[in-house]
Amino acid sequence: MADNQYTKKTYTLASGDKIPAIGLGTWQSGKNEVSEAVKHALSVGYRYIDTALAYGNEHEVGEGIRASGVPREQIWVTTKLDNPWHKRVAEGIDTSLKNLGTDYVDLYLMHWPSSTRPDDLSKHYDDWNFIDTWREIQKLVGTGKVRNIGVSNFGITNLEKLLNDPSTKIKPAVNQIELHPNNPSPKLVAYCKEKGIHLTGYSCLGSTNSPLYKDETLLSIAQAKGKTPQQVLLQWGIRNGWDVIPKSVNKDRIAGNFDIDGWSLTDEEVQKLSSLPDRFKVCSDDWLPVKVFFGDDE
Ligand SMILES: NC(=O)c1ccc[n+]([C@@H]2O[C@H](COP(=O)([O-])OP(=O)(O)OC[C@H]3O[C@@H](n4cnc5c(N)ncnc54)[C@H](OP(=O)(O)O)[C@@H]3O)[C@@H](O)[C@H]2O)c1
Ligand SMILES: O=C(O)[C@@H](O)[C@H](O)[C@H](O)[C@@H](O)CO
Repeated sequence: MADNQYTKKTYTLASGDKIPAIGLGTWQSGKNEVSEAVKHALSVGYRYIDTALAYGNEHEVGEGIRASGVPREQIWVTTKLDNPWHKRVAEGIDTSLKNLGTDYVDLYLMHWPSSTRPDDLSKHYDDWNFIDTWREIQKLVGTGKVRNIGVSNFGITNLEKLLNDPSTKIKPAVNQIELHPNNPSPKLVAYCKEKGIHLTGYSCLGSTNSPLYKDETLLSIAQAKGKTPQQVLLQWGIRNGWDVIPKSVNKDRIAGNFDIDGWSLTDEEVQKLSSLPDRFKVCSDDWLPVKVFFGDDE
């Protein structure tokens, strides 16, 4: 891989580590296709892969990383603690590291603020919650297994609870949340910025069968820029200050999505996309045993 293919666009976390502005998402990437996708992404310049124990594909993600020939230390790897593992944090990280075939991850996230009982996924523990889980996650710092720790799917209410608890000694470096122009979450974005918590935007293209691709405002901006709607959506996130993790298992789309250098959106274009009237959310909390987003949370 020629060095000049590698985007130098990064965001600096509280630890001083630099997270790349774009990574490859892997939710719903099948075991039979994700290794090739990861290998291809790394060959066209990506240096960041997002996965999770819950995706069931960490092993194949690890295979793709090794097959690429790109040295492990040049790649940012994020993975996540699954909800039914909240009481087993030490085991959770060890399982992910073994799956991935690596001895550390760059970022370890609590996937959802839901301490789900493994014996009954419809129930939440009554003697454990995400504050307890975070207390355990904090213990991983210094073990060499995690470079940074963070959360995902935290709204303002739960972040306030976490940050105000006396057991919280380490602020989450990142909150990974759903962010696209139909779910721009301005309050939560402003809150995280104020607290120095970096954001990762997931479902940044609007996920599977994205309704955004029919949006006239997006289509007209894409046409004016000579870019695809997907490239514009990713640039919108990056211009707003968060990293983006588009998922694809298609080689052309993986390469096309990576086109973030050498062009930008104007303030007016960013603003137009931030003000679309339509709203939709891909990942609600309906399927969890506990509500995680509240009235004025996002
Ligand atoms: N923390 C969380 O709870 C959470 C929740 C959701 C997602 N995530 C992470 O965020 C990543 C991204 O979110 P997501 O997977 O929901 O959705 P996404 O990245 O917004 O969209 C993925 C969908 O868009 C298609 N696609 C990708 N590039 C395209 C292009 N250039 N043109 C047309 N279609 C394109 C993909 O299909 P093909 O593969 O066929 O190209 C796939 O169907 C996930 O993979 C996961 O890593 C995290
Ligand atoms: O990170 C993910 O992709 C998951 O958290 C999914 O969003 C979640 O598991 C969905 O299946 C439920 O909306």
